[in-house]
Amino acid sequence: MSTLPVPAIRITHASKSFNRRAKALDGVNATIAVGECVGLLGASGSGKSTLLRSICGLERLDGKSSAVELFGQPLQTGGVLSPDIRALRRQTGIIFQQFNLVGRMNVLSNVLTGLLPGMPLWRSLAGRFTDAEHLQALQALDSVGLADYAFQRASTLSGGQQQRAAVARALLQGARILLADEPVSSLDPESARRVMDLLHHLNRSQGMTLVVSLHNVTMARRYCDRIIALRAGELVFDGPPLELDDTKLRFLYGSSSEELLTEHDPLDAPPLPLPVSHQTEVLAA
Ligand SMILES: Nc1ncnc2c1ncn2[C@@H]1O[C@H](COP(=O)(O)OP(=O)(O)OP(=O)(O)O)[C@@H](O)[C@H]1O
Repeated sequence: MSTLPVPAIRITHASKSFNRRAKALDGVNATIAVGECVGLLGASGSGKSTLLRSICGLERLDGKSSAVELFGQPLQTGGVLSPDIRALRRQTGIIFQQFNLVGRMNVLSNVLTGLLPGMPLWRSLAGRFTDAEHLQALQALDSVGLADYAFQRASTLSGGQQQRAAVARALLQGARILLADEPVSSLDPESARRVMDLLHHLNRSQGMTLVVSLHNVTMARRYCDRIIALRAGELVFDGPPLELDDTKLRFLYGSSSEELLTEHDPLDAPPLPLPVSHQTEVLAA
């Protein structure tokens, strides 16, 4: 008897309403295999962030039949978070459009905060890190091309550098799934490409499962193996990028689709050499 591999993420009947308004998520089902690179598309307000937040337990789903499992373990069932939520969250790094770094702290200290959820309370309150942990954090920064910025205040970094520091924090945390919520929306095209190249490289070289919500359809087609698209909270497309044709885009984006269909590729220059050198060591550490 053959046994199916355990998926990285299984989402079952995911529904969510806020303040009794229209559903932000409406019965979404999806299974994402370990090592997949999935682009999440949909117009503004279609439910992308709510889905990503539900996958890491920052949002509780509605309804008894709703569930999210990570690597076969329940993260939330019927809107109730698992008692193991802390351990499960450590496996899931999330990066946001606005980086979420503490600007007045240096970059290394920001990256070290990735270790806090896994530390005993007394040590996390004291904010004490060992020499080995400092070394790991430096390696994580090196792996995203930021070793030279370790002792600089986070607020002095460019947007793209801050986003890469946020990725280093997720690496140090030991995340096996990376959820990225519009990670390049506020970046210039060159910085956007470096961040997407980095995420793609982590996916390909480390088997990191990646789910990334994007506003740019061209970018999603370029980097992702699979697209999941939401419309008013419903999953309306799940398939390879090539199958997402103009008719489906018009259905997804309505009146703003014409803009998307004629958008130029912001990444039309050839990819840069990867800034990544040491992920293997970081993840093995
Ligand atoms: N905390 C909240 N309280 C009330 N309504 C919310 C909350 N979070 C999301 N919503 C609503 O849920 C719907 C889906 O929002 P969500 O942020 O998930 O969409 P999105 O696809 O990520 O949008 P965008 O691309 O603009 O970020 C929207 O109507 C939004 O207003």
